[in-house]
Amino acid sequence: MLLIKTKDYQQMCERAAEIIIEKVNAAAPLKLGLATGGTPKGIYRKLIEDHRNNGTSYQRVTTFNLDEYVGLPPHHPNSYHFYMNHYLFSHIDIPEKQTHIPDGMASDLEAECSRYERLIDTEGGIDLQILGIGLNGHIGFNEPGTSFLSRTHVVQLDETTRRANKRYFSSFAEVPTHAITMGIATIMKSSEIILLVNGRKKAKVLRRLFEEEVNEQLPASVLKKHPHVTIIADEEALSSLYVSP
Ligand SMILES: N[C@@H]1[C@@H](O)[C@H](O)[C@@H](COP(=O)(O)O)O[C@@H]1O
Repeated sequence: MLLIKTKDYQQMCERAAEIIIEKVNAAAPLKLGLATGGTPKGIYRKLIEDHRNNGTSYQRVTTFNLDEYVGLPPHHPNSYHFYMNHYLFSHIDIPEKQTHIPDGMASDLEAECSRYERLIDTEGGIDLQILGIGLNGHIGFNEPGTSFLSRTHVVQLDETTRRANKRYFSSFAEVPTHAITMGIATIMKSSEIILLVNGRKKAKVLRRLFEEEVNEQLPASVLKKHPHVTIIADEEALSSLYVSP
């Protein structure tokens, strides 16, 4: 794992956006895995800024989101469909048919999971996956204890995750109890992965990631087995670690 240390959140977003933009502008079409949550918002702002100022085009980019809540329709302001349109897709020139997010409203959720997993494979897999990390070490919505062999599946969300995400809802009861998420094996199939970690509240989990052996109780620890992972972390997130000068 390569570690890029940044001064703050802004710099973390700039570095990540630079890497993404370089791949978007490369000769080959790009299949990009995207994340939601608070962490990537600043990156999406940078991508939009660059699209407006430098004309970077997303016509040959296909995106796959990591996850979606079960039971929230796409127009619901807390759905990840809404989030992606609001924070990125509606501001860039990506064709809608090239943006993919699991359908949390599907009547047959198991069939939806298989369809999504197949779609990623049919499209030839993800070239670059962007990841955030949950306070309990989850990636996507793969909570502690999830098998490293898991593919896209329905999960019951941990209470800690529902509490962490409550800030986006008017009450805890409104936070969905289930979600569809790419599995850990799905994420690990990506050719390259960038993990973003910022803020003091993530310091503890980042320290665990560096110190613990690979284990299913810390889902993000699986990334140590991937050949091409870059962690971009800011000073606050790195504050519990000894960082050599
Ligand atoms: N499903 C998402 C994850 O994909 C995200 O990486 C994580 C961290 O969220 P945040 O960036 O808001 O800290 O939790 C959410 O529950």
